[in-house]
Amino acid sequence: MTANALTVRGLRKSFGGRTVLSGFDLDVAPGEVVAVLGANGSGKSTALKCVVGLVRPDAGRAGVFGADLLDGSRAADRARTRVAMVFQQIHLVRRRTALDNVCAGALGRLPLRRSWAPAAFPRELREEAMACLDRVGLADRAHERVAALSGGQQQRVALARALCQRAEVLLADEPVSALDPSAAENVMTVMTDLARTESIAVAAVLHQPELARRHADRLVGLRGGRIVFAGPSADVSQEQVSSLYAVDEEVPA
Ligand SMILES: Nc1ncnc2c1ncn2[C@@H]1O[C@H](COP(=O)(O)OP(=O)(O)OP(=O)(O)O)[C@@H](O)[C@H]1O
Repeated sequence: MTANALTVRGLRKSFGGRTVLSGFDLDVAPGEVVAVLGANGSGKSTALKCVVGLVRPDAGRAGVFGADLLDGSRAADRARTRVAMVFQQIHLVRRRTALDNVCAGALGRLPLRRSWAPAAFPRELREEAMACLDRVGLADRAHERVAALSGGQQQRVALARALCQRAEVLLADEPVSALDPSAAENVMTVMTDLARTESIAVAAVLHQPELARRHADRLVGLRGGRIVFAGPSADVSQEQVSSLYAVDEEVPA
């Protein structure tokens, strides 16, 4: 049996006394793609943010190949460099080139943190970053500013940056929500291909159940901060997926 790359157990989180996550568990194996589905406000983003320490959970654990991500130790800081995050709002430096942005993915693993001056990036790193851009089909756009690229291309740059980080786990929070259907399909294809070929464990929050079903190995459904189903994509029924988005009927007084 393959060891899980990402293990999450019992994450809980409340904001101002309101529980938004009550016992979130997740296992993702190397090369596996898991889609997290759920209506607005069901706790999906909070779950991913807790895993990387962007939000401090009230309880629960998360680890990469057994290395704790959340215990506040230096080892946890190091372990977090093994996790990359891709967001809907693309977190790239728009005035820098695609290549510089991809190089920046490696900052956490360079012996000395280098400044943002592009000339400071070592030649080997620039070559590696170029290879990463090539992997997402953007080698020919390497020297263009990110601002000049389309949304789908920018998301592929973000994926190349995660590759250059040599991330073993990729958390993607609505990576294709801002894209048109064809660009969304393309980014999902690139992301799942990277997962398989580079053995990266991917957990992606998605708002498009059909896209999730087509690309993900497993689906996890969240409703009101609780997991209501988790299983292989082919085993999750349409009714289960629809139940995530059903509005609770209120009986008029
Ligand atoms: N920093 C915060 N302070 C207070 N409440 C928060 C905070 N972050 C999230 N919440 C609340 O927690 C709940 C879950 O939010 P979360 O963003 O995790 O949901 P989501 O499933 O990702 O939603 P969406 O699909 O709309 O992005 C929401 O009700 C949200 O308002």
